[in-house]
Amino acid sequence: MRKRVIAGNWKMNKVLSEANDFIEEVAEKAPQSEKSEAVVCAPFPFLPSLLEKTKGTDIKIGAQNMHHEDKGAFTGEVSPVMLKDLGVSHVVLGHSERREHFAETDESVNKKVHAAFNHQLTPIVCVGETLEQREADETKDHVEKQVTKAVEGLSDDQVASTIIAYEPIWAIGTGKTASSEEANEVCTHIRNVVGKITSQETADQVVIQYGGSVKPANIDELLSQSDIDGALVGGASVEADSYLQLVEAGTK
Ligand SMILES: O=C[C@H](O)COP(=O)(O)O
Repeated sequence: MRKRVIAGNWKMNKVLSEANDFIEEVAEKAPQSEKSEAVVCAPFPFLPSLLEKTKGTDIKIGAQNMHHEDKGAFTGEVSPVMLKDLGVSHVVLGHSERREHFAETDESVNKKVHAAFNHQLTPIVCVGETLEQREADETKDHVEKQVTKAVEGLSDDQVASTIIAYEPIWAIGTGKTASSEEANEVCTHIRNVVGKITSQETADQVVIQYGGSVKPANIDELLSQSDIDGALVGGASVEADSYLQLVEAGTK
């Protein structure tokens, strides 16, 4: 059975004192469950403190991006070696905001996915279509292309350990959620794509999250779907109270 993964993506929000207050409350109150894992993906400057404050808990700390090289002359970048050394477990890769504002491509995402596995980091790979692509009925082809390139060259075991986040761009931060059926249809397609590339056994192991205006009021419905194994949450993950409700939903 696949374990659910409820991941918060704070994006570029909070200052250190706010990050610390959040994690202290979450570390104290988050329910522990065999069924579900809670991850907080935070800005780089907060990672050491969040890792320190979650020691001895089941809460995992993730980054929101990284470079694919181990080290070198890449001013302003952060490497997988640095993240691993800190104790980070997850890294969000290819988020649509990085693709849009920082020119990330399917090729660069693939390099980063390999780098993550080279350093035992779990990649959360984001895919998803624009509104124009959805209206032109290109969603499935587009997502298939993104997934296929992201996992190119991975072993089946690595593919099985990759978390894929389906995030329709038109639903991110807009308050518009894909209906749970619409979201599930694409998540099922993603699982079939993975099955085609690898095997059904591998596809059955891949955790597929939905992301895009997920909140405590709609997460139960989304998680009730056959191929939605968790959520990647932006806005509703920033406040501890709301994040805790999302984590709680994952345990049901
Ligand atoms: O990574 C998270 C997604 O971009 C979703 O953001 P949102 O929950 O604010 O719509």
